[in-house]
Parts: sequence; structure tokens; C-alpha cells
Amino acid sequence: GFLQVASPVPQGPNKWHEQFPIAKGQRQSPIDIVTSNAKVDKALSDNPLKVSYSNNCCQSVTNTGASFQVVVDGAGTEISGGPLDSTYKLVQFHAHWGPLGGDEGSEHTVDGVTYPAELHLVHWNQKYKDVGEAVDKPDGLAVIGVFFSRGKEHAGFKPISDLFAKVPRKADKVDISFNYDPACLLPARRDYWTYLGSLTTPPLFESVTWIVMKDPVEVSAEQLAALRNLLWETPSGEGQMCNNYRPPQPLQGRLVRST
Ligand SMILES: Cc1ccnc(S(N)(=O)=O)n1
Ligand SMILES: [Zn+2]
Repeated sequence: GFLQVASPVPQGPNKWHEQFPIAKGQRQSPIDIVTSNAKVDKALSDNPLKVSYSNNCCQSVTNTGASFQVVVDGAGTEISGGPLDSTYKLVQFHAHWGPLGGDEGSEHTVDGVTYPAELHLVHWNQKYKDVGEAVDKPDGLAVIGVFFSRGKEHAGFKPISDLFAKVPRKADKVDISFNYDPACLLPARRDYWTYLGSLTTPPLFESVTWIVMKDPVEVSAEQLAALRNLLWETPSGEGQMCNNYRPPQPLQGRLVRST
């Protein structure tokens, strides 16, 4: 009602710099990946990215108020190789998406092309004692980004997308009682672009080695629509969660490498 104190609706990306000056930093994410400027680096293929997730690592799905988040118990879910000088452990995965039926929604773009959604698998460097220590270190995090395109249903994503209706409001949480291997969300072809960037939502720490898979994975229109079962606060009250993506940021001379 009008007597309630409206909870402050989070400021949009173009205001983040007021509270998080690093928003205008030198290694911000996402970026537009200009494929002709990406440099093939043989070292990446000589030491292939190793993804070894266990199938009982996913604990729960939460509505964070900004996305869904599958919380992972890092036991046995590790990545290494490729651009990484250390072993990193999966801590959570979430996504960013656009309006119903639209083609914008991804954070990274490829030669200016957007996808309807982008999945982020967040990992922390095992050289640190926990994710809290890693989160603001230059080599603290590694995030694998996977573009979602609209097409046939993704059988592997269905057990997760079916849970969104159970966590409509911020802080809602449902346990994942079934075995689930997040590797099923990766495209078959493991080629990627990699560059040094940041978290794409506040606190925007410049601590992420980004690994953006070249190939999208197909999910159905219904699975994309299921993302809107998640609700969040809008200026006019509670509404469907959508457009929770940050637009591309200045490259600032960074090199993007490619397999
Ligand atoms: C853990 C975390 C926090 C904020 N933003 C991100 S993201 N979108 O860069 O993956 N991850
Ligand atoms: Zn993200």
C-alpha cells in the first residue's frame, strides 16, 4: 500500500558508478567480442580447458532478486587449464536475460550480436582460502559464459528451468534433491574466447578471467519464458524479472584470445 516504505529499487547499470567507481575501470565486463580482433593463442589449445564437475554438487535454487542462482557445493567441481594458471572451483551459476520473446538479454555480444540469455558458471581460485577472499583478487574468479539461443528444448536445463516457478520472490529457495551435472549446460564444441574482466553486477570487482563459449546452446521459448516466473521489484511494484543484463563496456585496449 502507499503507506509502505518502498524498498529502494536497485539503480540501473548507468548509475552503478556513483556507488561503485570501478564501474568506469580498465577491465570491466561484459564486452562486445569483435571476432576479427580476437587472437588465436595456441597455448590455449596446447593446454585444453578441463571441466570436471560432479553430478551431485547442486544444492538449491534461489531467487536472488536479480537472477536465479543455483548454489553449488564445490566438492569435486573443478576447472583448470586453458587460460587458468590454477584450479578453480564452481560456487554458483545464474543467468541474465531480456524481455519476453526478444533477442537481447546476453551480456557479452559477438560482433554486436546479442543472444536472448547468457548463463554464468562462477568459479573461485583454489589458491585462496574461500570465495570471499578470492572475489576481489585479479586472478580470484573464472566465469564460464554460455549463450542461450531460442530453439529446441534443452533437456539438461529443464530440471532447473522447471524450478523457477517455485522461487517467485527474492530469497525464495528450493532444494535440489536430484543429481545434476552442470556440465550438461556447456556446448558440445568447447571453443571459447577469453579475456580479463570483471563481475558484471555490483560490486563489479575486476577479478574475473572470462571464458566465453563460442557456440550457444539451444533452449526452448518456454524455457526462456520460465525465467520470467522469477519476480523482482520494479519502480511500479513487483514484476517479472527481465532485462537483468549489463550492456557491453569499453574494451580499454584489452586483448581477447581465442582457441
Ligand atoms: C559472483 C558474482 C557476483 C556478481 N556478478 C557475477 S557475474 N554476472 O559477473 O557472473 N558474479
Ligand atoms: Zn552473471
